[in-house]
Amino acid sequence: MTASIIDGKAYAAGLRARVAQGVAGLKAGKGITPGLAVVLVGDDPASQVYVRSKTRLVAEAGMTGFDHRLPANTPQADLLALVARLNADPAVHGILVQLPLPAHIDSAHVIAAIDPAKDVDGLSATNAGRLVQAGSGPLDFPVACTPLGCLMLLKDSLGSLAGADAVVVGRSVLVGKPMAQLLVREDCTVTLAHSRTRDLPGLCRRADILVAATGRAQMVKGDWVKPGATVIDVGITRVDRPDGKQRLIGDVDFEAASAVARAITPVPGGIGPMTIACLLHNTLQAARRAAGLGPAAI
Ligand SMILES: NC(=O)C1=CN([C@@H]2O[C@H](COP(=O)(O)OP(=O)(O)OC[C@H]3O[C@@H](n4cnc5c(N)ncnc54)[C@H](OP(=O)(O)O)[C@@H]3O)[C@@H](O)[C@H]2O)C=CC1
Ligand SMILES: Nc1nc(=O)c2c([nH]1)NC[C@@H]1CN(c3ccc(C(=O)N[C@@H](CCC(=O)O)C(=O)O)cc3)C=[N+]21
Repeated sequence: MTASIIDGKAYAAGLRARVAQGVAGLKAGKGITPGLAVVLVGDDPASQVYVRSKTRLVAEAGMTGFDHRLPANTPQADLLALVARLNADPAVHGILVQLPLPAHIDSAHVIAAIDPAKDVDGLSATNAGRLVQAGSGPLDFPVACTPLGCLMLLKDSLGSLAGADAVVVGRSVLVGKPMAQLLVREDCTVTLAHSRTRDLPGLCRRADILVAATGRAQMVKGDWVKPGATVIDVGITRVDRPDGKQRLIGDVDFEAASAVARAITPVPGGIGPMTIACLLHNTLQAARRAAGLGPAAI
């Protein structure tokens, strides 16, 4: 059996086009242009590439981007002061502080300073708590972009997820935990695995839905995958190629897993583009809420 490849790049392009329509509607109807501020502290080259492509896609969606690049040695107080200015700026509807932050900065403190209404990463305690408490109704607050993108692709690929055994490997605040919450809400039976999990291969082998989000390149082997499972690969590891360029590798051994799985996301071209499209989606919805409007149907 050969798995079908879940084309996150194509799905993300469609989602961005729908968001762009929503942006145009908001401009025409209310004269409001959604604004997204991206804050990057330090000069990590991978993050710079990510922020650059984000900046281009923000403009393509018809939004205004506000890029703030601060040196790696920026004092925490300066970063907090910037967040406070962005919170108060009515042209800014979404704020994303790129993680990880340099070691001298307390990330939790910075995230807690972001106005929950502008927290388009869904990372604040308020929005993370809303997700934990959410019932089956619409999610009318920002949900973490990567898990939201994973969920959209899963529903597109599988339809209903109800009753499925789901295993999420990785328990970060950014990916694993909100992913598990979203899958519980879809009536999956969820196991949240991590580095202390016993018999991870055996656990993964029971999963109808397997989400890998560890950052350990090709950790998930072909024989960890249940035949017929749907595999979502969130991990991104950059490795140097002999020609000096870099290539991206996921958390899953793609070749081996795709011989067993029903469907699988590739790296690149899977979850990465969905994350950015969901960030734009969250920014549009935040701008609509700020204007007292209901969510756009996307
Ligand atoms: N495609 C996209 O859009 C995005 C991709 N990413 C990528 O996803 C990956 C994960 O990101 P993030 O969640 O932020 O990472 P973190 O480093 O914050 O978390 C990694 C998690 O994986 C677990 N883990 C690490 N090694 C193992 C192991 N050997 N077995 C089982 N579990 C393990 C850790 O367990 P423990 O808690 O016990 O330490 C931890 O919970 C990275 O590669 C990142 O680059 C991230 C965000 C968006
Ligand atoms: N506060 C915060 N929120 C995040 O959402 C966040 C973050 N910090 N820190 C870093 C991770 C990583 N991340 C990616 C998003 C898109 C791609 C992406 O577009 N990837 C493309 C390839 C891009 C390339 O070639 O470099 C793909 O997988 O096809 C990758 C990685 C968001 N993150």
